[in-house]
Amino acid sequence: MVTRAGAATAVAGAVVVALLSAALALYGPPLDAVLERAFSLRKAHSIKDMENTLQLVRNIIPPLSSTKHKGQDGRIGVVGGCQEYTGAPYFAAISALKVGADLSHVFCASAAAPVIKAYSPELIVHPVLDSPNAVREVEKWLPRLHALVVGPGLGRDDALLRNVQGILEASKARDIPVVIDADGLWLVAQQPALIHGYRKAVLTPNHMEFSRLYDAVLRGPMDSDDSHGSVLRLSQALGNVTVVQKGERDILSNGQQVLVCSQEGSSRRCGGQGDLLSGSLGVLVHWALLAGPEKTNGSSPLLVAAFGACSLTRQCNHQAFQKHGRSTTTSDMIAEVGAAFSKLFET
Ligand SMILES: NC(=O)C1=CN([C@@H]2O[C@H](COP(=O)(O)OP(=O)(O)OC[C@H]3O[C@@H](n4cnc5c(N)ncnc54)[C@H](OP(=O)(O)O)[C@@H]3O)[C@@H](O)[C@H]2O)[C@@H](O)CC1
Ligand SMILES: Nc1ncnc2c1ncn2[C@@H]1O[C@H](COP(=O)(O)OP(=O)(O)OP(=O)(O)O)[C@@H](O)[C@H]1O
Ligand SMILES: [Mg+2]
Repeated sequence: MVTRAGAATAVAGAVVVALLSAALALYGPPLDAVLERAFSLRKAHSIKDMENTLQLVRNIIPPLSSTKHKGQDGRIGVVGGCQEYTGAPYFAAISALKVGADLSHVFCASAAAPVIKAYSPELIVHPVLDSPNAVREVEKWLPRLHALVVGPGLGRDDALLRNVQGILEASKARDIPVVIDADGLWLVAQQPALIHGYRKAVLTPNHMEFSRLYDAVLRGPMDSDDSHGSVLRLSQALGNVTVVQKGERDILSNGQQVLVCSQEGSSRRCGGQGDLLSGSLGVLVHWALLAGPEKTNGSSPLLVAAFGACSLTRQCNHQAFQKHGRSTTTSDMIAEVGAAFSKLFET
């Protein structure tokens, strides 16, 4: 029951609130401005974090030098490419070269090889992935490769996936860094033990691939309101492999630290952008591990590499979109790799 004294207190309270609001409206900053300021402070903070991490990426980039020989700045292998998908392994492998690797190999199914070769004379293409000796054929090259990118355009044929499983095991045995993307993530979702605890693995799932992996590894749907926590938990559950969840903002974690990349891109979402990211990341992972934790100020070299690849992909998208608008395709983005790299990392 409301007493007379209680009602009087409530009225007095309402009057005070109304007077304060009126005073604030007359003499104080409007609410919009307060919110806007809070938002811009948060934004400025995250821009500062991004700038600090970009500086770490700059630290791992090897200097161009006339004393180096061909191959020293990176020999990267892409495992993928089947009858249906020839663009994805091409995008990944050419991006590795454009970022600065010296040699880029593609290990693909035999039907894809002539097509990929015809896209570019710059790639070394091995039609081995559907051969009964696939693992041995790729193993021959492993001692000469600095990093593997597994999955772009691989498809989901069981025989191919079995061969890729063998290639992953052989790469782990040699301590070769692996970036796992696209259908490589499909394989990992079937057999998480394949990469569990492998500290030189980076997974680059898109929205769909992330929820598939999360479901398989954590045996339950992810909390879509807590993307930081979901990426952190997935990385931890996989034994601290580095996970890059691509999206409107890219969220990266090694199970200990979480980074966010919100470099401005564009609203154009043509297929193949993820392939550009995974190919670039192959090179950056090699450079980061070569540079070591002194150059990354104690941060995980793989996280720094992943942040670099995300920023670069988004910057390529931004630049290509400024020129081509809605007609932007991944080939337009690849044409921007050199300028985007200079803008972000050679300032
Ligand atoms: N030119 C080429 O050769 C290229 C070949 N590629 C190769 O294709 C193969 C399959 O790769 P993938 O990414 O299409 O596979 P998968 O996980 O089945 O996802 C498919 C479905 O997921 C959904 N979806 C996606 N994002 C979402 C989001 N943000 N939010 C919500 N939903 C989202 C969406 O579903 P939909 O909207 O159609 O219902 C989408 O259709 C792989 O080998 C890859 O490398 C590509 O690299 C491109 C260039
Ligand atoms: N909504 C978005 N806004 C801005 N950038 C985005 C958005 N979604 C994805 N990206 C960027 O696009 C790039 C590729 O991410 P995407 O999720 O398209 O990968 P993908 O589906 O694997 O691509 P692909 O077609 O190559 O398989 C990443 O750099 C990511 O940051
Ligand atoms: Mg993809």
